[in-house]
Amino acid sequence: MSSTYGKIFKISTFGESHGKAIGVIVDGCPAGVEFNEEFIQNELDRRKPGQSRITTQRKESDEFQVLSGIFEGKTTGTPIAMVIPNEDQRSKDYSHIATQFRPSHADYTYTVKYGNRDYRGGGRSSARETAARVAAGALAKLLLNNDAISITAYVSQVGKLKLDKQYWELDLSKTDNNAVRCPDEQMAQKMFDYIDEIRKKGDSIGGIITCVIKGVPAGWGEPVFDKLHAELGKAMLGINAVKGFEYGSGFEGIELLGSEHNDEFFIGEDGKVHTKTNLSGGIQGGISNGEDIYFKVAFKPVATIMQDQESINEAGEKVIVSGKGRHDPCVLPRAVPIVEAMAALVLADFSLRAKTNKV
Ligand SMILES: Cc1cc2nc3c(=O)[nH]c(=O)nc-3n(C[C@H](O)[C@H](O)[C@H](O)COP(=O)(O)O)c2cc1C
Ligand SMILES: C=C(O[C@@H]1CC(C(=O)O)=C[C@@H](OP(=O)(O)O)[C@H]1O)C(=O)O
Repeated sequence: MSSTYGKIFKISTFGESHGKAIGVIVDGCPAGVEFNEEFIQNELDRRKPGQSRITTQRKESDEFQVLSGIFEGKTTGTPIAMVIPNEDQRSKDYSHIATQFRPSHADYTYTVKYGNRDYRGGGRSSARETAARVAAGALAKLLLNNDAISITAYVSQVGKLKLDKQYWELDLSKTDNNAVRCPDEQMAQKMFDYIDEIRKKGDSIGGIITCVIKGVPAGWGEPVFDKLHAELGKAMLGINAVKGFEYGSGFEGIELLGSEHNDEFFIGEDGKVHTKTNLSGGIQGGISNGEDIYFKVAFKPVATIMQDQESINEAGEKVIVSGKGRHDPCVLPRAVPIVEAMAALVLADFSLRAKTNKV
C-alpha cells in the first residue's frame, strides 16, 4: 500500500529507475476533465533530468504515453494509466556499490525491509519515481483549473543563500526563466554559481522551496486527522530528500504574542470573509479559510557525492564508498514541479471530498 495516495482522487505509482518504465494509475478522477497532453508534458519537462549543468546529466525525454481512461481529449471517469519509458539507464555506475550502503541514501533501509535491493540507480527509492507523480499532479492541476486554483512553487534558499523577500513581493511568473527556478534573477545567478562550484568539488547542497496556493475556497479540509495542513505536510515529506515542512508562521511564529499572531477578520470589498494578516497560512482547524495557503519545504544535500566516505557493506565490513555517474548536486531546481504536483494531488482529493461536506 505504500505506493498509493489519496482518498477519492487516488494514485498508485510503479516502476524502478533502471527498469523498463515508470508510471502511474489515477483512480477516482471525475469524467469530463480536459486532458491537456501538452500541459502534462510541459510539467514533466520541468522535472526531467539533464536540464542544465547543475542537474543530473541522465538524458530522459520523459515523454509519457496514455494507456487508458481518456476518450476524445477528456477523462472518462475510469482509471487513467500513464507510462514513462526509461531510456538512459547506466547501471554500471552502480556495480561497485551493489553490496555497499551509500551513507544517507535508502540502500541500507531497503535491504533491511525487503531482504533484497535493486541497487541499479537506487531502484524504487530513486527520485525518478517522482516523474509519475508529476504526471498525475499535472492532471490534478487540470482538475483544479475548474475551481480557478493556482499552485506556484519556487526556490527560495540554497545553502545559506536566502531570498529576503516574501512571495507577494516577488514576480513568480519569472520562476521558470532560469535554471535554478528562483524568481529573483540576481539571486538565481548567485545560486547557480554556488551549486556549480559545489558540483565541481563532487559535493552536494540542500535548500528550501516555498509554495503558494491561491484560490482555495473556505471549507476544504478535515477537522481531525486529515487536516489540510497535515495532508500537505505528509505529501511534502513523502518527496525524496525532504527534511522539513513549515506552513504559515511556522517556527518563527512562536516568538510572537497572541495579540500579534491572531489574524483579525473583516468583510472585504468582494463581500467575502478575509483576514487582515495571514499568519495562519490559509488554514485554521485543519480547514481552509479562503486566504492564500503557503508553506516551505526543506531538502537535504543529495546523498550520492563524488567523494570518499566511510560506510559498511552487506557483510558488515568497513568500506569506502564514492559515488559515480550522474547525480544532482542540488535537487531544488527539479523539485519545484514535484512540490507543485504533490500539492495539486492533495487539493484535488480535498476538492472532491468537499463535495460531500453538506447538501
Ligand atoms: C528531484 C530529486 C532528484 C534527486 N536526485 C538524486 C541524485 O541524483 N542522487 C542521490 O543520491 N539522491 C537524489 N535524490 C534524493 C534521493 O532520492 C533520496 O535521498 C533517497 O531516496 C533517500 O531518501 P531520503 O533522503 O528521503 O531519506 C533526489 C531527490 C529529488 C527530489
Ligand atoms: C533519473 C532521475 O534522477 C535520478 C535520481 C537519483 C536518486 O538517487 O534519487 C539518482 C540518479 O539516478 P541515475 O544514476 O540512474 O541517473 C538521478 O539521475 C530522474 O529524476 O528522472
